[in-house]
Amino acid sequence: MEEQHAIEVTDLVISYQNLKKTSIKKSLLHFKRRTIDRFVAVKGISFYVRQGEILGIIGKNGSGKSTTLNALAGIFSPDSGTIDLKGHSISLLSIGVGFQGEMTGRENIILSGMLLGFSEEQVHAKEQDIIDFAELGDFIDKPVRTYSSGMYSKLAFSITAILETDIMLIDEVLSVGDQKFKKKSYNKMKSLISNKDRTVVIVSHSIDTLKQLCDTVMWMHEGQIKKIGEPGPVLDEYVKFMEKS
Ligand SMILES: Nc1ncnc2c1ncn2[C@@H]1O[C@H](COP(=O)(O)OP(=O)(O)OP(=O)(O)O)[C@@H](O)[C@H]1O
Repeated sequence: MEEQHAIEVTDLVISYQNLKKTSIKKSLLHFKRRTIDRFVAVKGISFYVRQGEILGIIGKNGSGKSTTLNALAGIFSPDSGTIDLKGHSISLLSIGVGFQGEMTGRENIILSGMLLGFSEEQVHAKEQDIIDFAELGDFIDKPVRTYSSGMYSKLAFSITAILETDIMLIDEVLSVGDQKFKKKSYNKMKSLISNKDRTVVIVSHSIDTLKQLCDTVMWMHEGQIKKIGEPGPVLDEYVKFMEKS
């Protein structure tokens, strides 16, 4: 039987635009105030994720992991290349993305759910489960700008975990929250992952998390894929590389 791919990424290039400030004298001389400088963060990568596979992405700071994940989530559009999600629903669990600061946790649940493609009724049906899982007490009716980063990620995790899209993207959030929530979210993660239809991409710096959860690990280095394959060998090589550098 032909293996089903949930995600296919081909020749993906993503760059950021930086505005370079120049001195007034220089700008007068050159008749322009600012020049645009592009920084290429992801340099033509190709990979696929099979249906039900858990792919971990590791790499040193600035190697392009979050940029890749944001592109998969549709937050950044590629300069070139393609991302094919084969019609699957997708959600990104990441700290600092997506919530409206002035709105309450409860209102953000509805908004985020609808942004994920669920109807208002579908989100309402799961609202209480999300609130129960998030354990925020009275804070659920307070504006999220008043939340600590741990509370913020608890809410983000609960929304994504309970609403269950086909593909879950997780950016480094398993390492936040207090010890109790960390354990609970790790276990929830494991049970979500055990559903063989769900495809997961996790960005993490934790060798242990990736070893325990993933089927495949992709090591990114300076915007490219240095190695992709079974977690053990890829992570061992990454650790050796990091110890040397
Ligand atoms: N908004 C931005 N504007 C300009 N450059 C950016 C922006 N965001 C990221 N970059 C640059 O793009 C590169 C890749 O960043 P990215 O956040 O994808 O790396 P990462 O591998 O997730 O790093 P980390 O492990 O530190 O989270 C870095 O060099 C970073 O400085």
